[in-house]
Amino acid sequence: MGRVGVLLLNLGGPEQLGDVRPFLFNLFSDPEIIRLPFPWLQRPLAWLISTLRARKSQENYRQIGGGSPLRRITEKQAQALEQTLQQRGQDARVYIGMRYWHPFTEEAIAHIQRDQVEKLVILPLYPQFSISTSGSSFRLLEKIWQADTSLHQIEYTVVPSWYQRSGYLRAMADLIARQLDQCPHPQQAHIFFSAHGVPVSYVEEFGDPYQQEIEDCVRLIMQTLQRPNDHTLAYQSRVGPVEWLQPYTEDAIQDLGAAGVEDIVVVPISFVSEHIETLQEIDMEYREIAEAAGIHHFQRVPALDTHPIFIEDLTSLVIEALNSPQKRFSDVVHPPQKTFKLYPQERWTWGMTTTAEVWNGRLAMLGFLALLLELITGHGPLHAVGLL
Ligand SMILES: C=CC1=C(C)c2cc3[nH]c(cc4nc(cc5[nH]c(cc1n2)c(C)c5CCC(=O)O)C(CCC(=O)O)=C4C)c(C)c3C=C
Ligand SMILES: [Fe+2]
Ligand SMILES: [Fe+2]
Repeated sequence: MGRVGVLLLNLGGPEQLGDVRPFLFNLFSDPEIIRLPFPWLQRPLAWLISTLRARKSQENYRQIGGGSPLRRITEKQAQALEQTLQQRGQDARVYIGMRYWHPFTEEAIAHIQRDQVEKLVILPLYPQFSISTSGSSFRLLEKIWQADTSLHQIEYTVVPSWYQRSGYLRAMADLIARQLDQCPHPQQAHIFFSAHGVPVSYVEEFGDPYQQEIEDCVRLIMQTLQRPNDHTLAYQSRVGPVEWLQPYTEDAIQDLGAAGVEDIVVVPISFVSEHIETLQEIDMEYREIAEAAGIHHFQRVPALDTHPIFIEDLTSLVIEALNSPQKRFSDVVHPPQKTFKLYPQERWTWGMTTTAEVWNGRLAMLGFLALLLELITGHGPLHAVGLL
């Protein structure tokens, strides 16, 4: 086997407060995050939203020490994976490609080229697939591949999602069991799975398999855990005025409090590292909501980070991927209930007639003007829902 590389894909996060605005600009410039009928609107709108959201977002990052721990943790995961691969006899270099902040995916690819990698496993650090996370990174990679034909020499394979692997499930069950055992009444604590949300339209219109994979993941974790506790699944981190997957975490916590539940153990399941949404949103915002709702005992399961069972499982995953048939970006097909391919976007069904697209355009223009007006006056629906 020639030189082997593993490319870990992740979202990236601002390392200091000054990074927050440009990080948000990169994020909102991504058409997989904000879907607009006119590509030319994307960057002006991204500029506007990132400028207006920066202060609120900075305040959240300030509360967790002034920046995201994501890069540091992902580097530790990469190091641990490289070491375990070595111990298992697989010589490989592990690279990190972030979607919206350093080290960017483009930098990782340049590094991979310099190292003359011949075989590459592309592994997103998201257990479940969403068009807004792994899908966005795959799309970017495909563009990079199209623009540089020298990359075609690399034999790459893509891992779309991996939440059903037994090592991942065992590591999650281990972390949950440890938290349950610290509760005053371990059997009565309510296990509260909090997944990152996405807009409902991603699932219903664009066939994102994310919700299905999350539900399946929760079922498999509970099966692995083998505890009698009640559990709930809800969705957190909603941004903007459109409808996201429900129930929303804040509502579900309040409902549990109203139903008399006193102990909850919150399990973040969309992500394998600590980040702003575990450290700030769950540990601070949701804890406060829970206390106000009468939930006296609130515990949070830590993220996997470099949990040894998890790293062992990632190692096995890489070795299996190297010995399996190649999976290309264009092979990333999605759920059987949808007959179209999710990726690449050119093949997605947008479900729009020409007339609908014309109206979409008009509405987008109106929306953009309304946004400008809101920016000038400081009043409007986006302020009301907390986006600006
Ligand atoms: C506006 C739409 C967004 C969608 C859809 C979305 C999906 C999504 N995101 C993650 C994981 C992370 N998101 C992070 C930051 C972040 N995400 C959004 C918006 C959407 N995410 C914003 C605006 C931000 C910036 C922070 C903020 O202002 O709230 C991060 C980085 C965290 C860090 O520590 O820096 C992660 C990780 C998932 C898993 C997901 C869909 C499944
Ligand atoms: Fe988020
Ligand atoms: Fe996000």
